[in-house]
Amino acid sequence: MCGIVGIVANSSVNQAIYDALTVLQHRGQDAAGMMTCQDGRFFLRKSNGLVRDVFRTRHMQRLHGNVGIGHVRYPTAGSSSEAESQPFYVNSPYGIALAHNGNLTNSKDLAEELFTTDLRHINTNSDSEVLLNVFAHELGKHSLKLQAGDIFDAIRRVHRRCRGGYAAIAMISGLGLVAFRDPYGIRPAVFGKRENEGEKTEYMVASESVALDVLGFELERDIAPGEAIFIDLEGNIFTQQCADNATPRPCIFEHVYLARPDSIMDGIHIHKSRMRMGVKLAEKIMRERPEHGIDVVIPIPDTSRTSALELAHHLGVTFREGFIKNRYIGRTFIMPGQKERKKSVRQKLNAIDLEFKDRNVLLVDDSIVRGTTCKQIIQMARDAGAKNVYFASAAPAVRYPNVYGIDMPSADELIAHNRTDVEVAEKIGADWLIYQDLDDLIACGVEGNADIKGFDCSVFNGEYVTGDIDQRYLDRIEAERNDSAKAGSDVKVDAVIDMHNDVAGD
Ligand SMILES: O=P(O)(O)OC[C@H]1O[C@H](OP(=O)(O)OP(=O)(O)O)[C@H](O)[C@@H]1O
Ligand SMILES: NC(=O)CC[C@H](N)C(=O)O
Ligand SMILES: [Mg+2]
Repeated sequence: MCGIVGIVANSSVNQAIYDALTVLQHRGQDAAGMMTCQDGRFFLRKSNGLVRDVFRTRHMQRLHGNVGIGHVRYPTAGSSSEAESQPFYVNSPYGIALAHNGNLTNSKDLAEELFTTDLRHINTNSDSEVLLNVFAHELGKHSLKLQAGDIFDAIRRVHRRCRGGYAAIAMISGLGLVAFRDPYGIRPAVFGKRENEGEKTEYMVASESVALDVLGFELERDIAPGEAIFIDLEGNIFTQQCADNATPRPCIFEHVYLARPDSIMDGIHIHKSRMRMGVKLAEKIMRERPEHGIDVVIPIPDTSRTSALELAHHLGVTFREGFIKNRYIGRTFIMPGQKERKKSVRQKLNAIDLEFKDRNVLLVDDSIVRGTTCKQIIQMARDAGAKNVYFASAAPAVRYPNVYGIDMPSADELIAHNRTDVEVAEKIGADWLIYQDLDDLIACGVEGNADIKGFDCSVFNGEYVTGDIDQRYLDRIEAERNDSAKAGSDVKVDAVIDMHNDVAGD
């Protein structure tokens, strides 16, 4: 779950892309990048770090052009080195840059095919570099004067070759922006426009609608699963369904944790979906423990707040903020290593003792993944004097790896893998633990848009919507990407083989 953005405007886009990336920062904290285009020339800045650290004034001044794309990265393939930050670039055909959110599940095979059959070179372990090269190769099959139809034909063939989750925005030198979403629409993408009197319409594509809001663009709609859109430099927009069997199955974990609550995804208000999760969970508590004896409901900031408030309301129990979050520390779950994640929970959250003292507290989180957060938080609640500490998760138990763009490659690292709810409660030190039911979680999404008949719920049920995931694949990514493997291989490489910028890159 990275964040992607692309803009075709009437004036310089560098500041707008910067602003959009800061709004999408919650989707990736590891690296950020931007590429703009002017008079057929590309300008690039990308590096490890948060948006505010990556782009300094001197970089912004060099990012010329009225069209550009941007990326915030949370790595799911390769390493977290600068060399694999995005956008990626290829010089042929035309000059193409690409920003990708998701994860290709057949990138190894594709990389080999690209080398042996398509005669293209991949220089990193990033699946996004693979996706860009597949697109470039397919685009290269067309005539010199590229038309929208040629681009859509190329995307059609990209869909036939690529497997997994991908929402991507490509910038083609001298032509415009192309954005597309995989046939299941696992990863999100929306587009919108900004009308200016007497000027041509400006367009923006982004992972989440909140980025459009903040920049004054009006949300047009989601890019449909399998669909591609092409915006030329004159501000004309072309759209086409490019998948043979598009079936909407967006990732439900976006609703649970990844997305901002003020985003609308596939027509579903994330805020409302999370509110419904709180209501459903309250109903389950009433069914299973009518005499629950809970004195106070306390959310674990930030993401669980929306559902915790509704849960408390429907339970008729006081809601209180008992943990204060240090606003200068980012999201814990998307940090690359377990050591960092563990350390930052304590740095990030601090308890207000008097909200816990001698009370039966129900702590609410949106999800329990590795258990890093809840284990420490429960201990903090006890240290603050709580009588009993109950724990509720607005999502069902996370028991299976994710292969579509969330870095959860290792089943063994998931606290609920091969454990019953009672065993998890014991492991995290809770007096009682309650999880949302999967059917209820799905209902929370469907209620927002009845046209979405199903979601990718693989982390909860082990069913992978693309149908190509077997145990061999899971074993391989587990071996490559579990925490200790990453710690061993994730040497920060700062030698970037990339496009040449006029002035030194940093
Ligand atoms: O079981 P774990 O492995 O700890 O993962 C789950 C926790 O991580 C996330 O919080 P995070 O701190 O990333 O972000 P937030 O502030 O948006 O809640 C999520 O909201 C849970 O609190
Ligand atoms: N989380 C993502 O979307 C990651 C995109 C891509 N797979 C990468 O690792 O850079
Ligand atoms: Mg959290």
